[in-house]
Amino acid sequence: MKHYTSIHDIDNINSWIEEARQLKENPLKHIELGKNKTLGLLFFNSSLRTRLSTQKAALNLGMNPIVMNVSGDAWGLEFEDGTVMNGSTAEHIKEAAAVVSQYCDIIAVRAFPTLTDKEKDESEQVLSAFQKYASVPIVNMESATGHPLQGFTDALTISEHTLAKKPKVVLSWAPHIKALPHAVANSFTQAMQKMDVEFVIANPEGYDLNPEITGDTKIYHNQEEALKDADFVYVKNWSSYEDYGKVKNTDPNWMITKEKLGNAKFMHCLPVRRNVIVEDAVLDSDSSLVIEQANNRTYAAQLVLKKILENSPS
Ligand SMILES: NCCC[C@H](NC(=O)CCC(=O)O)C(=O)O
Ligand SMILES: NC(=O)OP(=O)(O)O
Repeated sequence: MKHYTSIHDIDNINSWIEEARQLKENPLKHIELGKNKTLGLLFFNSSLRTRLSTQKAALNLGMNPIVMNVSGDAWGLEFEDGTVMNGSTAEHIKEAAAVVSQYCDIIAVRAFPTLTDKEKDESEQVLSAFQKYASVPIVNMESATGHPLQGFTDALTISEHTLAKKPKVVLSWAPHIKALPHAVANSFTQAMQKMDVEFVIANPEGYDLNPEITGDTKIYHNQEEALKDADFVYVKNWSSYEDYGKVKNTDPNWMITKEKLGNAKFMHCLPVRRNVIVEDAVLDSDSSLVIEQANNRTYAAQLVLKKILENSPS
């Protein structure tokens, strides 16, 4: 594998899950693989899990991680071609990506969407520019439209908690005060579409995700109906896609409660706002898988880095 930018880079999700489970059993088995290799982590946005678990994954493979908060610490980056750079940006992505490629064997990038410019977000301006101008493999640590390290983690976590039958997995929208990206919901949807699960989505009207991503997946506008007989309830807020980036609904009746969850397991990528997205009683119960999900981020990232290292010239 050259880059990991989308769930579509996973050729066989079941074999990936199996390999990640093996890494989890013996995380230091491949400690020689990344010796003398450098992973650069570039953050345009905040992070706790991705920042630490991806470094941990690199360390487990014997790699040296180096991290930079690009927004704030680096020079303002220009992404448009042919611009007269007499404004706020001091360095073009052409130079920046070429320079960082000399220091790193793999570059991982986090760059959230604008949520105001749909076209720019859908073109994945930042991630695509790194792919275009860097000379080393690129890993997506949450871009404008996808969070494939999270999506694969979630598939791994569901597999670990799946008993014999084909589980029913519900992705439910929940309210939030801010306009949030679609990335987590998109990658979770794409991961579930590759798994042997019954997968449905619940969201209020006006909140359907990009139809090119949801495809044939059934979408309910009635949460109670969608949650019936669920085994896993994956909860996430996202802003409107149709009315791009807008918060049109903050109805607290969409918050997940213990009563709504029933016997299902609760999942969320974190960070989560307690008693807005989900009530305390759920997060503080044995039904919550959120801490296990966060743990699995290390092994998901480790598998991705391992596959890239195995495919790279030494
Ligand atoms: N990486 C996981 C989620 C990141 C981001 N959440 C947030 O921005 C939450 C911020 C807040 O609750 O203020 C998102 O939804 O894509
Ligand atoms: N789930 C996740 O990506 O968390 P961070 O935003 O803290 O990295």
